[in-house]
Amino acid sequence: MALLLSFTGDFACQLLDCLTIPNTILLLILGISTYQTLQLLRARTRPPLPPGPPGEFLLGHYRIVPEDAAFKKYAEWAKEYDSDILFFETFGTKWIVLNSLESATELLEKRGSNYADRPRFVMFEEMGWSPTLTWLRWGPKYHLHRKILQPPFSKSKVGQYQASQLREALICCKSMLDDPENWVTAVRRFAVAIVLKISYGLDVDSQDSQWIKLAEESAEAIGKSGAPASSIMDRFPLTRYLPTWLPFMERLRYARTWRHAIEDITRLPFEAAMTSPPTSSTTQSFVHNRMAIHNSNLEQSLPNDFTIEDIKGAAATIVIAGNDTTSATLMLLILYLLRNPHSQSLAHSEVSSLTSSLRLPTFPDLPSLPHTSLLLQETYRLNPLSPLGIPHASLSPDTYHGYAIPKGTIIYQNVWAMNRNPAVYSDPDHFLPERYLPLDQGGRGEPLPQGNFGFGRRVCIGRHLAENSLLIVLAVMLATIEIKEPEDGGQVGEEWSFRGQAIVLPFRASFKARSERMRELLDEAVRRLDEDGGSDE
Ligand code: HEM
Repeated sequence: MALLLSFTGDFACQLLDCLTIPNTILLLILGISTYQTLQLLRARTRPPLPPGPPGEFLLGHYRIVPEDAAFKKYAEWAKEYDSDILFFETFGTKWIVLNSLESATELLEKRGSNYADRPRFVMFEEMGWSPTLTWLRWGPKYHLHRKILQPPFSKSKVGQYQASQLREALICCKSMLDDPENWVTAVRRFAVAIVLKISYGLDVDSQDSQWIKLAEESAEAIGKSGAPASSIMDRFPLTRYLPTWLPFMERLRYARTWRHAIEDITRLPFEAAMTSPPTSSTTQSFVHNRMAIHNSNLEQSLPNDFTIEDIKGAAATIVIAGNDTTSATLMLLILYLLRNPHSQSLAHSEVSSLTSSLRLPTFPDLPSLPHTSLLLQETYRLNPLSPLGIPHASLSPDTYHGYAIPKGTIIYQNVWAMNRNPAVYSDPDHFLPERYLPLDQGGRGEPLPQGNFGFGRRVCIGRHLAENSLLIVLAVMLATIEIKEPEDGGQVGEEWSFRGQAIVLPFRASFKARSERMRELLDEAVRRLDEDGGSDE
């Protein structure tokens, strides 16, 4: 055995010695061209693939699809090829892009069981993720994570987090008025505090909290890592072993540079939760709950399918998937309020007439605030945070409108194009929250946007939680703060990032209390929170 091992070891070493860069490239070219010839032969016997721009020899579409704002290019191609489904291929990895709500609904919802898989996210593996529902392939592990993570965030259960959401909304608005220069930190704190409490029972006690910094770093790591599953490593996994200094390995360099951010947010809050003294709210947190089950199984010598690594990964998922998405949407909302004073004043009148400007809005008020809710819907429509969704993958071959969709094809959903379809939305590039109102109420009767939270079996588990967080903070903000262009007459200076997520970068704005009375109400409400000692009960 030892002899055999040493022989195979020697052989492997000799093989590696032969793998100089020119030899490796030659081998790669040979492999790819053999693969392409086989594909051509097979293509003759099956329905045609969906249309799309021609690929390049060997590289396929690798250099054809832009890394920045690919969703815009895909929308252009959909028009050019007159098809709502487009096909691409690079190094044997196939992907289609669905550019219409009809195709996404048909494939991902109606035939959802065939499209519930995810591709392998090789770049994210390089970033050091623990088992994470968002990236898990279809299979027993996925089912276990979804079964454990979905119920606490169902529509009927998210009410349990309202006290914490209202509390953070009040703190956020007060911080924006106290320290308008640092309004972005107030927004980040709001989003982080909610999910950190749910996941680990931990509090964010100040704007300088280490948890905000940690969340910012992980958001930075993910937000600019490019569309998921689109790097050269995802298309051609062997390239992850190439040296990082090669010019085209920029995404591998990025993954390694940011690995610490993903590892830290998975490890540090977990350790803090395990070492901090238990209180009524920590014992109800996700990790405390799961650890209690885990330890009780251990004591009774029962098996633990959900390992500690799984608990860490799932807890980090709640924080990572739930904080940046919420804060990025809130930043967008603020930008649109600032740019659309008419919509802001309409929604403000609605809130202040409901509360008679005598109190601050609370959760039971939300159903009576249609304009507030439409502001959020219009923000979703104009800027889906994941313009191409998080890709699904097909489990078996399928056909759609006569086109073949091979097994294992990666499916992107161009939600950006769906939400700006001029056949559905008039003036699709304009912010018009009233467009959704019925005609007899002065609206245009247009449908609410769909797809911002994904489709089918993989739809976002946190959508109800996110919606509640955003609506309550928006209602309190409308009641207490007037958002305007910077007072010094300078530019808002808004910049966007379309690398992966579509997000607006921090911009300048002025935040002024609506009135002395509203300011007092807000200060008083936050003071009472402090007196109650942060209890959620
Ligand atoms: C405005 C806020 C949010 C947006 C826009 C958003 C968007 C999305 C999208 C587009 C997906 C992919 C769905 C698919 O593949 O079809 C997703 C998945 C997911 N989201 Fe969210 N999300 C938000 C908030 C949250 C929150 C607050 C949580 C945490 C509780 C969360 C947890 C997840 C998880 C765990 C998945 C993976 C589901 C799976 O793969 O089965 N999200 N989200």
